[in-house]
Amino acid sequence: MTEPLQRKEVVAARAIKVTFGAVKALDGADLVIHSGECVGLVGHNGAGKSTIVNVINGGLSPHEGTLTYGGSAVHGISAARASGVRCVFQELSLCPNLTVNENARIMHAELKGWNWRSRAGELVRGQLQKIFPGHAIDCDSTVDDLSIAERQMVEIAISFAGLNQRPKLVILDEPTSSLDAGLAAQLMTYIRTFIGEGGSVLLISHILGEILSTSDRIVVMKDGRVVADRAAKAFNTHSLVEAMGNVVREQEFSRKVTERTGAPVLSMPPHPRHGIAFQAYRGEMIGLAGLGGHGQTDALLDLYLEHNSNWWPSRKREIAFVAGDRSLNGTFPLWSILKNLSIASLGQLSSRKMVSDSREATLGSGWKQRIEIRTPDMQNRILSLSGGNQQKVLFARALATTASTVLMDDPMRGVDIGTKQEVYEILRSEAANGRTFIWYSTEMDEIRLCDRVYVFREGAIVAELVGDEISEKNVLAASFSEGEAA
Ligand SMILES: Nc1ncnc2c1ncn2[C@@H]1O[C@H](COP(=O)(O)OP(=O)(O)OP(=O)(O)O)[C@@H](O)[C@H]1O
Repeated sequence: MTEPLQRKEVVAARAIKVTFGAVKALDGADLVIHSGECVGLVGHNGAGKSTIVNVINGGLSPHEGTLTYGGSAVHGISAARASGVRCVFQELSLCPNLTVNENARIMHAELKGWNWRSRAGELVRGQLQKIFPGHAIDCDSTVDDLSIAERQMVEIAISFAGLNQRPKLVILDEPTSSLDAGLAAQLMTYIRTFIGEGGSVLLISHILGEILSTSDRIVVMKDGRVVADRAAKAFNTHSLVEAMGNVVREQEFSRKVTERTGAPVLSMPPHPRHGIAFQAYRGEMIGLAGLGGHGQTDALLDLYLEHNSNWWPSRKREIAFVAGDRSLNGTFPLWSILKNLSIASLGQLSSRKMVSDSREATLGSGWKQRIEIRTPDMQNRILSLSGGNQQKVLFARALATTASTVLMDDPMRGVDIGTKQEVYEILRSEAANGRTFIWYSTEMDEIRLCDRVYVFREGAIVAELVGDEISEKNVLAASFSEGEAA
């Protein structure tokens, strides 16, 4: 890894304070990034990572502190961009009704004049190919028609692309949250190439493995402050988790092989052309694995619709769903945190057709405490929460229901390591009490927690792994056809 000491300062944020009402999002945070280094930024949900990104990106003026780019104090998004700063936001910011090329035009004002569309196409295609070789994204497609992973890939490519000026610093706020392991590895490799060419990257992630393997230096934030700033090689997973203020817990789940008695609670026939059928029994935790976009989300939606197609709402909910695309299918942006949480449980919270405010408040405060939703008031709007805390609310919404089956579409994206550990324990104990979980995850560590795993390829289930057969090697082997793997 490169040694950052004698390199030039690209951006320096010092003693930054930002408050939102009573919340001190940044409370005197310092962050300096040099040329030719990848800085990993970690911290619990709500620690202030996205807020400091917004400050560096010029989108948010700090209430106190100084900010310089290459040693000069300038202000605002245009000035930050002119200084070579680019940002890939956690909540992706492409315009959904425009094509990939048109989005590139918005981000790269230089793409003007005759024939700009084909030049935009060349720029994005070329950059996508550099970062994600072998990708199959059509740059003439409307963004709305792309999967969440493809949108994330496009936004990353547009940010790294340089027409007249190469970016100096690219900020990646949870860039792999929707990418499968293969795409995430391609991105990490490209980051090291970009750093080798003198560029800088600020990498924010809750996946500590990629922070440790890709960063030169790691900065840890806690409650709006920087609490550690050291060379990456000075950390390991254990010390990083501790620096974030979490207790390191060993995951010692004894995976169980559930006796399949009685009828399955959910089932799905095999794909018409190939593959095997899906079945889930009471109390099982079933993982859906394979490369992203190979039919896992569609399978979850089919299962959900099949068991929830009655237009007449019933008091007793049998199946709950944690959406993967939070902003598209998960949150009600104009509603409070509490309403977002309680919406799936109104039947159990009401009597005589009226929702009881006190029962709703009790439900909210219970879950706020149980998975640490960081807010001063559950009546605040959901968008006042950090991304990871919004995700926790969606999780709580499903778990708070009486549904006997919970379908989860990669639900832990953006959730910090401490909360993940809590949630894994909740899932385990709920499964032991008879709840069934069907869990699509892009993280192998989560797939390993399941009792049984179905591997998807090209829309079909191509393998079933049980107990000790659940390993990265077996999942990867099943994810590629024999021809591809050769
Ligand atoms: N627009 C806003 N209005 C009110 N509070 C906000 C707003 N934006 C952020 N906050 C609060 O500021 C704090 C820091 O949020 P921030 O998004 O920076 O956290 P984060 O470290 O990026 O978290 P995550 O890992 O969940 O993305 C949180 O308590 C959040 O609720």
